[in-house]
Amino acid sequence: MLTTQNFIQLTNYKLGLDFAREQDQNDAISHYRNQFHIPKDKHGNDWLYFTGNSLGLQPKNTKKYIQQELDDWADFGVEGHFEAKNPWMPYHEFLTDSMAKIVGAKPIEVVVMNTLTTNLHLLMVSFYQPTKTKYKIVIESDAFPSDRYAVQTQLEFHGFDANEGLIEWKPRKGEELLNIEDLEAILNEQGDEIALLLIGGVNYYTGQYLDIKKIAELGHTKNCMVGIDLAHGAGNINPDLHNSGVDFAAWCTYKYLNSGPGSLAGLFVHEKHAHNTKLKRFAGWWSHNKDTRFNMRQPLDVIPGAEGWQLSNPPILSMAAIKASLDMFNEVGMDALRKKSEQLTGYFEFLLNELNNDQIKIITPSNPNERGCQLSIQVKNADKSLHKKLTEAHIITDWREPDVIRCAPVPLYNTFEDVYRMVEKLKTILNE
Ligand SMILES: Cc1ncc(COP(=O)(O)O)c(C=O)c1O
Ligand SMILES: Nc1ccccc1C(=O)C[C@H](N)C(=O)O
Repeated sequence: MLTTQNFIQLTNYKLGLDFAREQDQNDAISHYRNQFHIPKDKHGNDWLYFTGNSLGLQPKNTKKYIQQELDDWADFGVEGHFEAKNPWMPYHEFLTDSMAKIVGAKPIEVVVMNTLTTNLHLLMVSFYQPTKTKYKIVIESDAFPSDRYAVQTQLEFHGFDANEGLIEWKPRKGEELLNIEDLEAILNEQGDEIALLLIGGVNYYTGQYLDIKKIAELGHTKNCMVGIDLAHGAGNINPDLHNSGVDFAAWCTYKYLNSGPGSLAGLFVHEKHAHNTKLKRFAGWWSHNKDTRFNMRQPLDVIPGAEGWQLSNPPILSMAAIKASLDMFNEVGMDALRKKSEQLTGYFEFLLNELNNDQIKIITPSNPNERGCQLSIQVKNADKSLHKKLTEAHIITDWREPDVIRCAPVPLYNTFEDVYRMVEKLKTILNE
């Protein structure tokens, strides 16, 4: 396998454009790129799109999947709930097996519903049950703002001070990455006061993929609940959620899962909680037993497992886009994606290191087991113009304050040539 170390050993090998093209030719899953709409410049050249970590590209099939539901709505009206080619009543069930496979869960543990931050709140209704003495929440110091606001408002909702109740797991002084021993130290010191850990499995800013199994073990040792935000993990890494033992997780589908802007999110509740009907929750009619849902006037009879966290009948058009994407993931499989991803990002890392330019520094871990496809490139003196120049050249990356360009070569549609061209352009800009 082509890891960074192997690249370095291949000193006699020309690692330029010819090499990149050869890698693309030998890439067993290269044909998937043709199944996506790649944005183009006015000369018809493909953009170099590296922001699948923000909004994944559109599969060409998505339109067909959505059109099917529009046609069935036109043809059947309300009867589409039963008569549509993919009946709407159980539509979410068509997504469950594929989604469960992507995150390494059992089908009873997964459902697609709502949006990410909404799901985090609903999960905290159940899994953040503070007492007067055990109420604090641990997040990463550089958690995505939405997660921070979610836990702060949960604390306040339960009558606690949001600052006092929030514990930040921080990188050590002068470092960017998190160290699991520091989480252990927090738990050793304050574990008796901590009710919940809510951690980004892959950090949005640094791209660091944390050991979520270890986080679950540490949290559970102190009787804390453990939840994971997998926004940057789902479809990117293999989180093996069931075996990790975390209590719950949530993720969006518009990044690596290519399901369209603002599309519905995933939710995971570990099997160990599947039949605990005593868990507090906010319910709606979609939480209720499917066999008696339409009998109306029934007391709530919650569906076991993740489906019991649903509230509403879901938006089918959004689910159709998710189905289009998951059918592709099901076909290609996460193992093939990860294999290419490690090679692609390894090549990217190698080329960036070759630039030997002290204005830039990769802050993402070098170990492929501690990252997904994204590399976060810190730019000295926070010069945003570098990012602007890349964008003007149709090299789409994103800038995250204060000084990082995030760049995610996505194995489903990015090529080794994309990566080569990106680094060549970066070199030119840095030398200007
Ligand atoms: C880690 C993380 N959490 C939360 C969000 C917010 O998600 P949403 O707007 O779908 O609730 C995002 C991305 O937007 C994210 O990357
Ligand atoms: N949904 C969006 C809508 C508009 C702009 C950005 C987003 C993102 O998803 C940002 C992403 N979560 C991030 O990691 O920065």
